[in-house]
Formats: sequence, structure tokens, C-alpha cells
Amino acid sequence: MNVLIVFAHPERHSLNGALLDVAVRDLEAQGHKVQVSDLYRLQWKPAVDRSDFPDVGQGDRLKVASASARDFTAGNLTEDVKAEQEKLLWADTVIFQFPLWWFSMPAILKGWIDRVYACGFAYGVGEHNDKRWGDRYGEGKMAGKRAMLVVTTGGWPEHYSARGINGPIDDVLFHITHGMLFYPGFAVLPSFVAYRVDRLNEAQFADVSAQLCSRLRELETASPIAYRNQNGGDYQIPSMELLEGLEKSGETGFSLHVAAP
Ligand SMILES: Cc1cc2nc3c(=O)[nH]c(=O)nc-3n(C[C@H](O)[C@H](O)[C@H](O)COP(=O)(O)OP(=O)(O)OC[C@H]3O[C@@H](n4cnc5c(N)ncnc54)[C@H](O)[C@@H]3O)c2cc1C
Repeated sequence: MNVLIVFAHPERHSLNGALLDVAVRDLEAQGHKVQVSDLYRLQWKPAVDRSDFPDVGQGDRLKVASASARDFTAGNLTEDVKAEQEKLLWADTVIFQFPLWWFSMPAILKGWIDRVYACGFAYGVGEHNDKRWGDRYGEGKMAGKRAMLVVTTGGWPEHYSARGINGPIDDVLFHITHGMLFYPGFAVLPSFVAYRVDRLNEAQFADVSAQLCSRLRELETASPIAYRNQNGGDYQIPSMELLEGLEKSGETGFSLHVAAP
């Protein structure tokens, strides 16, 4: 399997950097091929602006979606964006790894999405039943690929629980898992979340690393989150009985939480 890890942390000697090393070692030991896009090391340009679309004249109004569609179709997107798109097409599984910053991803990773997810590449793709939308939500260019978040938080697991003060972690991450991964077609696996990591000792680091490796070994087999498909599909509103049954069996399809001991 080909795995792309998009890594967003400014310090390579951070906890996230150490967990990245653990992940790459473990995936390669399983026989997978791994590419890492280390966004700070790449000095990734995060903001979409005129320089992304050189054919838009200085006096012309910039319309980002149409400029993006035109340059994607003509093969005129910038080389850094084209390189990341190639990696996405190469990958069977994509992992976004980042520390939770302000209930979301660091801006550099959001900027990677903004620029790499061009019109015609990640949205505005294809024509399905409803031509107003195109292919999205489980369909689209990334259909058939899997994706997962690897996230660290400063906050306590209880604060991200169902009634926690921060809100449930799956709600906090929904705009990423559903909006940025499921939308362009990925099957999204439950997120790996390591909580309360700011004062992790070596034993706790070993524990979190082991839990991460066990999740990585399930990349090809774990059930994706049962989001609703855009077109057709077999989605049905689940009954209370079904939800209760899933909860009892532990198969909720929601994130598996790892608390630092
Ligand atoms: C701008 C900003 C916004 C934030 N917003 C939120 C938020 O909304 N919600 C929230 O919950 N948290 C938030 N945080 C906290 C943030 O999520 C955590 O600080 C982050 O997840 C910690 O990850 P790190 O890789 O930066 O850890 P680091 O600071 O690099 O390391 C954390 C600890 O791990 C230890 N460690 C143990 N073993 C190793 C090893 N082998 N290698 C490296 N380190 C090791 C380090 O010694 C250190 O004590 C925010 C932080 C910032 C800076």
C-alpha cells in the first residue's frame, strides 16, 4: 500500500515529529511505501492569491474557483501544487498529522488544502445523478482511497467527551474528516487522538506510540466512519436499536480515544 503522510508541525524534534518517525518506521516495516509532505520543511505557501494563477491579468478580477478550474484543466497549476496532487493520486491511504491548534489544524495545513484541492481535482469533479453538485461525499477523485487523522491535543480527554466542555472530539474534527476528506471521496477512518500530551514522559510516549502502531496496522481493514453518501449508496437513517447495539458492541464508528496515562 502507498501511504502519504501530510505533516504539519513547525518543530521536527517535537512530540509530533517523534510520532511521525514511529509511524514511518512501522508502516515501512509492514511493507508499505511511505511519502511524507513535511509542510514546514517544504516552506509551503499557505495562502491562495494571484501568484497561483499567473494567467489572470493584474487588472482582472480574480475568481478563485474559475481560475483554479481553468489552470487545473490546462495543466497550468504551480509546480508545488502539482507535486502534491501527484502524491495524492499515488497514495492508497492519506494521513494528516498535526497538533490541534484552536480546535482545528495549523494554518499551513489548511493552506495546503486550499491550494492542492483545485477545482476539477477535489471539487467540481465529474457528473453524477445531480449535475448541480458533481461527485462528492464518498464519490469524486479520491474515491477508493482511505484517510485518517493523527492528532495530539493539550486538552483532557474528558473535555472532548460527549458532554465535555470543548465538545466531542468527533464534532471538533468533523469539518476536517467530513468536509476535507469525505467530501473529495476518501473513506475516512476513525481519528487517532492522543490527549493531554504536553507533559508526556518516556513511558507515556511508548504507550501512545504503541497505540498509534496498532491503529496503523488496521489501515487496510478498519471500518470507515459511516458518513452519508451524496448519491444513492446504501445510507439509511440508523434506528435507535441499531445505535444502541453498536454502542454495546463498541462498533460506533467514532474515534478511538487514547488518553495519556
Ligand atoms: C497555537 C496553539 C493552539 C492550541 N490550541 C489547542 C486547542 O484548541 N485544543 C487543545 O486541546 N490544545 C491546543 N493546543 C495545545 C496543542 O495541541 C499541544 O501543545 C500539542 O498537541 C502538543 O504536541 P507537540 O508535538 O507540539 O508536543 P511537544 O511540545 O513537542 O511535546 C509534548 C511533550 O511530549 C514530550 N515527549 C515525550 N517523549 C518525546 C519524544 N520522544 N520526542 C519529543 N517529545 C517527547 C515532550 O518532552 C513534551 O513534554 C494549542 C497549542 C498551540 C501552540
